[in-house]
Amino acid sequence: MVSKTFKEYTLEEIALHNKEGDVWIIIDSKVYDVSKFANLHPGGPNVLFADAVAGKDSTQAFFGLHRHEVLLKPQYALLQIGKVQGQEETIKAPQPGELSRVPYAEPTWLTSGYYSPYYSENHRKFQTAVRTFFTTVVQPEAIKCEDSGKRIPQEVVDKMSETNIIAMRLGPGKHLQGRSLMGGIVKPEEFDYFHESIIHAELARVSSRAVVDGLLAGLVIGLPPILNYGSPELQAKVVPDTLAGKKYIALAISEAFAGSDVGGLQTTAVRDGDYWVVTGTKKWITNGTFADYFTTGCKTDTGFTVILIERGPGVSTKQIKTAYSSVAGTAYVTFDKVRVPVGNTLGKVGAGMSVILSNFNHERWMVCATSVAAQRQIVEECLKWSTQRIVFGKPLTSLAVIRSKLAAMISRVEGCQNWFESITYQMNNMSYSQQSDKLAGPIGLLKQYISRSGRETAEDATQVFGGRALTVTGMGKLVENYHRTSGFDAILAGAEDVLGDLGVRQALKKMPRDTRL
Ligand code: HEM
Repeated sequence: MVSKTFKEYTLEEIALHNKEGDVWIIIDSKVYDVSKFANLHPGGPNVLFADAVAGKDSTQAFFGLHRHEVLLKPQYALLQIGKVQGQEETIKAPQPGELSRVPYAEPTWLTSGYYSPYYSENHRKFQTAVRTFFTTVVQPEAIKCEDSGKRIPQEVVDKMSETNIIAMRLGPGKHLQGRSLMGGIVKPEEFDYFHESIIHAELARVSSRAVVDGLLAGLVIGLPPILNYGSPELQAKVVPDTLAGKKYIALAISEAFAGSDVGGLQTTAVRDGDYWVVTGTKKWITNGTFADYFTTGCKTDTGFTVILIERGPGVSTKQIKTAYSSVAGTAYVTFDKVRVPVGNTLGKVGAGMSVILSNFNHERWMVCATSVAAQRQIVEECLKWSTQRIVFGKPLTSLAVIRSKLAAMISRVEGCQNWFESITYQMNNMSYSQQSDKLAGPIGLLKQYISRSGRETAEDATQVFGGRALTVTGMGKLVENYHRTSGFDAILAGAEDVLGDLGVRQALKKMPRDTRL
């Protein structure tokens, strides 16, 4: 792309344009004519006519009030008419795929000059491609969908399918065989949990918890039971279309009656020849509003059974209004005497518990991956804001109380990251049954630790940003979103306290009987 050459003006020339109807301002060496824009300015016209602003360099004032992205929007970029003679821009917009240079904004393995025992050059190459993809393809749409509450456009899902990001979100395994992963950067047999965690982390950087869930989180938890327990016929019908993003799937376990207490579920499936007849309701079903399939927990006469139900006669869904955007498609689902072929049973009748439990560790680990990355992004926001925000003539960072909050935030996210990587390394080296035996407890504790840390960081960040953290647009918009939604990580895939308790109970089971103080 050829960059436009701008006319150069001296500071004296610019200073002449300093009154209503004829106002120029300088921001980072660029000259903007805001004469006509003044009346449209969201912050009002008068602030642009102020003595310290009109015809002057307003860089510091501007960055105290606006995010850099404001100037990058085409409609505002057009206001630039020139540049200041002898000056060059000093504030650079991040390029797609680029790593942040703010300390602690990236994990150590992505920070220049640091080393990691876990990641290879292939992971780094993969990370660049995935970040570029999410920044250029997903993020622009994510911002729109977060606002509108509409589901992610099919074109985005199609592109995710072309790169096989959808399939990779399910982790390493047979389902990757024969697929070109991110244009062939990594071979299916070399794809490991660190590659997968990169996808979750980059997805989290779209900065909307609801979009993270709206982008097929239902598939990540609803499809594994079919991959692991579905008949070959059922797999042939469901797996290719869902991994291609042509059909959508949701996991439908929790109910208003029973939360996720599987023993108390009231959705029943009664045999009628070659069919189950399913009746009941499900609540909090992520992606449920647009799902074509529901991996559903049912009460049958011999216990809990998981059955795949296709949207059709008797199935209805309605949007639940949650604290986050409806882009996640959180639904209340009603099954009214739905006839489902017996061939859609997943696993053995009455053995549904093991079907559901089989994916819990992976699901919780996945929440950990997105949650740490989201937490880290808030650390970056706070470091940037407290450096650029001037109060009483000094940056916020000059206050010890702010630095103390930053110290706590940095330590928390680094603690979370390091524990997460250590568990991911174990996953890479353990068989499925070893993971179930040895990692259920640690993953439960890790998720509890990460979601608690996240909420503490959300609180600290809100204090650092002040009133700006309370508005959905403007400087603190990421902090506002995080503060409003970080609590979701403490609930989804297992409530924080329950998981902490699980971790301890697993440890107690392994306490040696022959040991004493
Ligand atoms: C090219 C120049 C400018 C553009 C395109 C611009 C654009 C905007 C936009 C889009 C907003 C909405 C806030 C957001 O969502 O981020 C805003 C708010 C505001 N702007 Fe500007 N602005 C410009 C220059 C300035 C200058 C030079 C000042 C004063 C020094 C200023 C003062 C404000 C104020 C006080 C607000 C309200 C901030 C708030 O609600 O927290 N703007 N501006």
